[in-house]
Amino acid sequence: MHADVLHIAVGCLVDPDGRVLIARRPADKPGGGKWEFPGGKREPGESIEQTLARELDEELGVSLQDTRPLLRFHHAYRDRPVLLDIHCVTAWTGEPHGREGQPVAWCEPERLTDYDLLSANKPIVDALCLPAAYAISPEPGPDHAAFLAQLSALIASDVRLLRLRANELADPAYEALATEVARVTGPAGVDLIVDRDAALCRRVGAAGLHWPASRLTAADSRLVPSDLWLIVSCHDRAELLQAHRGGADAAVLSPVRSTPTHPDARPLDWPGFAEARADVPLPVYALGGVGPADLDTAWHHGAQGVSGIRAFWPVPV
Ligand SMILES: Nc1nc2c([nH]c(=O)n2[C@@H]2O[C@H](COP(=O)(O)OP(=O)(O)OP(=O)(O)O)[C@@H](O)[C@H]2O)c(=O)[nH]1
Ligand SMILES: [Mg+2]
Repeated sequence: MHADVLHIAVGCLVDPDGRVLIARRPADKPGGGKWEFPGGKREPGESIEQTLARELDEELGVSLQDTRPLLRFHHAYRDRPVLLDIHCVTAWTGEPHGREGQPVAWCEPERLTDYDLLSANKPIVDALCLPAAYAISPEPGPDHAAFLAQLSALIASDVRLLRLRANELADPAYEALATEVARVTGPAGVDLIVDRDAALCRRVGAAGLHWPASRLTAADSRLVPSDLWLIVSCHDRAELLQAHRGGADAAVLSPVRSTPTHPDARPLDWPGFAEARADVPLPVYALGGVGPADLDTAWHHGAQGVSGIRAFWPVPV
């Protein structure tokens, strides 16, 4: 790491209702008056976990019990580059309070954008809003009634984010099915992600779009309204960087392992996954022969969580 880069441990305390703790920076610090997640600079000789524990004690008076990595990326502020090493904190002792006199607030992830946060924090907010599992539907086949019944079972199993993948359907048939799927996912509070375009996404009331990285080739700014998710399929680091430049909110990186549907694709394996996604300021799901049982491994290799068809769909596909 370059000597001038400040390595920062950042902690996102998440309470049992899913709310996150934010704090307001004192007026006399850089970014004074803005909101942030508690944390601070690593001191010589400390591991980043030690920094996190020390900072959260100093700033909030809590003692950490359970943490996991959330995101890690550089950001070039005009006066100083930082490396943000962000962790989710799911268990602690002590009642968090602003020990340095700073106001603190518990906030639902979806409401974080109501606050004036430090400008590097958008990927952190996205990572907090997105769930750990991103389910993808199998090709629906001709029997849409059976498909919708399976979908209901999937939703009962607590999936919160679902992509309707139906490459074989022409646009009108895709839209008709997406409309029916949205009738199931909407009331259940599941975010439906559709392929195709933003207008279709709006018409069916979906939460966002899933595009291949190639669709962003010409773009270096975002083509999709900011209130819709834009999740991008990637296969290597170059595509992840392209997705980031194109304004994606999140990405899916595959294949981690080889799968029956793509037997010829060379798997990344976990070290390859970690290397490809390193320092890309986006939540990135691991896809390809992985499932909920791999979640902890995925987190420790820099993933937002796991994505898949087979691992989630209630009947064998
Ligand atoms: N703690 C924290 N820092 C962040 C966030 N986002 C972000 O860009 N940063 C950057 O990381 C730096 C962290 O420095 P800090 O001022 O909190 O460091 P510290 O607690 O050690 O402060 P100190 O200088 O008073 O000892 C900030 O100045 C800012 O540039 C965030 O959400 N939380
Ligand atoms: Mg601090």
